[in-house]
Parts: sequence; structure tokens; C-alpha cells
Amino acid sequence: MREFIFKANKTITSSDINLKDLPGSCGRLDLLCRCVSDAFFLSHDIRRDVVFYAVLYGQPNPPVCIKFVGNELKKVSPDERNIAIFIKKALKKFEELDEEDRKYWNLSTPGIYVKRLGFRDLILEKLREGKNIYYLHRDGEDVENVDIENPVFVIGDHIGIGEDDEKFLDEIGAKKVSLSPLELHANHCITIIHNVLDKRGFNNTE
Ligand SMILES: C[S@@+](CC[C@H](N)C(=O)[O-])C[C@H]1O[C@@H](n2cnc3c(N)ncnc32)[C@H](O)[C@@H]1O
Repeated sequence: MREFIFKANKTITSSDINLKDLPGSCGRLDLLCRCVSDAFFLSHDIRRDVVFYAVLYGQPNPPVCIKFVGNELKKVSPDERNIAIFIKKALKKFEELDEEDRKYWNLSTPGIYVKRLGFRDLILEKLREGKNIYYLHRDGEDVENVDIENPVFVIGDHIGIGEDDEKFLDEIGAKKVSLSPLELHANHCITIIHNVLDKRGFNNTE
């Protein structure tokens, strides 16, 4: 499995999404959609061995976690607008739930689930599942020298993940991994990680 956690610091947490303004009023929802696209889509195929989590911290009702499961996704296509429509549906589903039901994963559309879950609690869940946490950061260890097993890759948005969550990752022993000496876009990091793992022959049984 290849798992990703994307922290979306400003992305809207209501279904009041203006599909004509993903970057502005929706709090960089364009970036989240590009990350989902790059996490799952191959040319004429989909990566079934990927799970992608987006933790949304924008207004009005943070945090909201949306989970995308590759081997269950249906009808999602790679373009940003299409993905934004599925995120809007997930947020609508979330709005319809009471706070008790929000504690559990709720299916929105095939392969897309929504839950009240913050960044740190999600990381702690992954540790309990026996996953290794790799924090993607320009100043980490060169990926070429890092063994990757049972991975969850943590990626920030245009703001990063913030000092407090960086400290938290440090404390829980996350491995800081660099993909380039340059500062990259989050979605490009996903593409590079896939490429590194593809070349290593990393497959969905690992
Ligand atoms: C646009 S960058 C964030 C820039 C932000 N100003 C900061 O200082 O963190 C988005 C995310 O991509 C990842 N990233 C960017 N460049 C990287 C690199 N060279 N190696 C590994 N990850 C990188 C990091 O997770 C980062 O939070």
C-alpha cells in the first residue's frame, strides 16, 4: 500500500464550494484536487494500491478528514473540477451527520469516506496500524538513501504543515525525506514518490 496524508490548512470545510473559484474562496482546493489526481491517476488506469487522506482545516467546521481508497473509486476522473465535485459531495455528507456519527468513517461516494479526524489523531492511528511515517520535506534525507517500508507519506500544502505539527512528527519519530534540493509543489512530490517506488518495484503487497 502507498498511503498519503495531505494537510490542507485553509481548505473549506463546508459544501458551499464555488467550482469556479477553487484556489480562492475554497482555500486552495485546486491544490488538494491536483494531489488526489496525481495520487491515483495513470494514463488510462488508476493506482488501486493507494489510500489518500486529506485533513481539512479551513472554515467553517474543521477538522474534516476525507479518505480516498484507490481500489474502490468509481467515476472519479483526473481533472480538478471533477475531483472537486466529489469533495463537495463528501462535505455535504459530513454536514448531514450528527457529531456522534462523524466519529466514524462515513461513505460518501464509492471509495470516498468522511470523518471528524485531526491530523495528529490520524498519524497516531497509522502508527497503531504499524505504518512508518515519512514526512516529505526539502531538508530531509535524500530519498535515494532511504529504505521505504509500509509507508505513509505526509505532505504539506502551500503553507507547509506548521511548526507545531513538525515538532509532533519529530517526537513520534517520523523520518524526514527529501525529494529535491528545490521547494516543490505538493502534487509533484506525490508523482516523484510514485516514480521512486515504481522504479524500486514496490508493489501493493508491501
Ligand atoms: C509548496 S511546499 C510548502 C512550502 C511551505 N512554504 C513550507 O515552508 O513548508 C508543499 C509541501 O511539499 C513538500 N515538499 C516540497 N518540496 C519538497 C522537497 N524538495 N522534498 C520533499 N518534500 C517537499 C513538503 O511536504 C511541503 O510541505
